[in-house]
Parts: sequence; C-alpha cells; structure tokens
Amino acid sequence: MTTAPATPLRLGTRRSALAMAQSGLIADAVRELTGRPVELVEITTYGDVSREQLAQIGGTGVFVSALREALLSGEIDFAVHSLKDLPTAEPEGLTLAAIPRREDPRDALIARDGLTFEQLPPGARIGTGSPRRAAQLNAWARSVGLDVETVPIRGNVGTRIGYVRSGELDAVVLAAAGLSRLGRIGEATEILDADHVLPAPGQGALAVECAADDAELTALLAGLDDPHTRAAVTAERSLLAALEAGCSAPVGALADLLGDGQVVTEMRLRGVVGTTDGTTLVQLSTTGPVPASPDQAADLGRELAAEMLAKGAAGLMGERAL
Ligand SMILES: NCc1[nH]cc(CCC(=O)O)c1CC(=O)O
Repeated sequence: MTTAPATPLRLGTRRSALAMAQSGLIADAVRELTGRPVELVEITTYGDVSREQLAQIGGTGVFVSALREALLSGEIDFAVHSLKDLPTAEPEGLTLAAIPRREDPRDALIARDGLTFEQLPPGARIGTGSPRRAAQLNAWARSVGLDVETVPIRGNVGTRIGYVRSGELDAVVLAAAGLSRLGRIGEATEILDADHVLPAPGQGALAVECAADDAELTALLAGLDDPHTRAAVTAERSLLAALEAGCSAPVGALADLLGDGQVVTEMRLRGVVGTTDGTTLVQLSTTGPVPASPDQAADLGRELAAEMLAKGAAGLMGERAL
C-alpha cells in the first residue's frame, strides 16, 4: 500500500538573517516532531516604502502584521516571531500554539578589543536603539563611576555589529539569543548580568503562531511548547501590559524559576523602568509559588506592576524613546 506524501506545512517568515535562522530552527523541530514536510514561505510587505524606511518606522511591527495577515488569509499555516517583538494584546483568530524553551534571555556586549563594560575607557560610545538598554547601562555606569555615552543606532544585527568593527563605536549591546541563533555569540565580549541589565520581556523566546480554529495544527505545534518558558514570559508580558507600556518602552523584566537542587520551588520576577539617562530607575523584584497555569503567572506580573506604579513607574514611561 502506498500513501500520498503529506502536504507540506507552510511556515511564513521574514527575509532577515535572524528571522530565517529562527524559522529554520522551528521548521526542523516541527519536521522532527511530526514527520511532516515544512516549507518556508517568504512574506514581504507591499507599498511604496523602502525596507530602510520600514526599519525607521519601527519595522518589526509592520512585519508582525504582514505575517499575521498571511495567517488569517490562509496563505501560510504558521509563523515564528521573536516574542519580545509581539504586542501584548493577542489578535482575534490567532493563537500562540507554542512557546518553545527559550535561549539565554540576557543582553550581550560586543566591544572592541575584547573589553567588558566596566573596562570601557572614558568617553566610550555604546550603540543601542533601546531606551531600556540605555537606561540600565547609564545607571550601571553611574553606579561604578564609568564615563560612557549611549548612542542611538538602528539596523539589523549585522549592521549593528558593523559599527564596532568599523571603529565608529566602542561597543554595541544586542540580545544574546539573537547572536546565538546567527552563530555569532562568540563575538560577545560580555554577557550582561541581569542584576545590571534586565532583558526585554520575552527576550530569547520564540512564539509559534497559527490560526486559532486550526485544531489539528494547534495540537501538533503544542508539542514544541515549554511550560516553564511559557510561565516565565507570561509573567514578564503581564507586567509590561499592566504598566501599559509598549514594546519600545524602557521596561525590562525577567522571570526565573528558583530551585532547591533539582526541585523548582518558586518563581522570581524582576522588573525595571527608568529614564534613558539612567538617573532614575524603579527596580523591584517579587517571588511567588511556581505558577500552576499561565493565569497564575500573569498574576505575579500584575502584582509587581502595581508595586512599580506605586513607586512612580508611570512617570518614567512617558519619556519618548530616543
Ligand atoms: N528588536 C529586534 C530583535 N528582536 C529579537 C531579537 C533577538 C532575539 C530575541 O531576543 O529573542 C532582536 C535583536 C536584538 O535585540 O539584539
């Protein structure tokens, strides 16, 4: 008896090197898990704006929308996003079927001459387009008497590393996970401790999205889900949502599961919001029981947000990103 070859699952992806790497990883995992063929479908955006201009008006949002439209129209079956680029509100008709185990959530420094942050010389210029990174780097510098300057930059990972290689900047800060997925983590000169720089909510995690009414695919993809990662990022994103901050707000958050040897005993959630010059930070931490459900994880995020708002967090988020 012969069986017809299974119809390939269509995975929609952006064309950037990072998006292709992330989609490739998930495509491999889906093939292994289901035995089904997976084909990558490149999604481009239409209109009269160039890619350069797209990046300037906050490119990722535009691409998230394009992928989501392709999902809703049935042009593709599923899509992979960097969770940190997804707005906290989930759109009607779509579901985050899987949040796989996340990579290192921390930020990484790529500095010239192998330097670490605290080894940077006076006047050093550090490139980052993120007000969250600028706020925390400037606060850290201040606390150790380091005289450095953060400089706004844009562009994809390769472009940003290029500013250091060309000598235009002394250092840049990028997500360690993105560097790992591009095979460039070896270029990091320091992985920044979360006690100094809290990552963006959801950083290092991928989100696999499909149509909510595609029950068969939702069930297949659920095999890639990591409940611990889902709990952690749910707490981080609920903190972000409760602060009513957008994805470009100067908000950092990291949830981790604390253990006693092999046994996970509680979840800790740390959050920060600050002015980009680093003169004022509201930074708090809380712990709760290991969440039994994403809803319970979200409660921890809302609790910490309430405490941060009581300490003046709202006033720090009005500041416009540089
Ligand atoms: N906003 C761009 C973006 N979106 C996701 C990542 C890296 C991968 C991740 O955080 O999961 C990056 C690059 C960066 O911040 O260095």
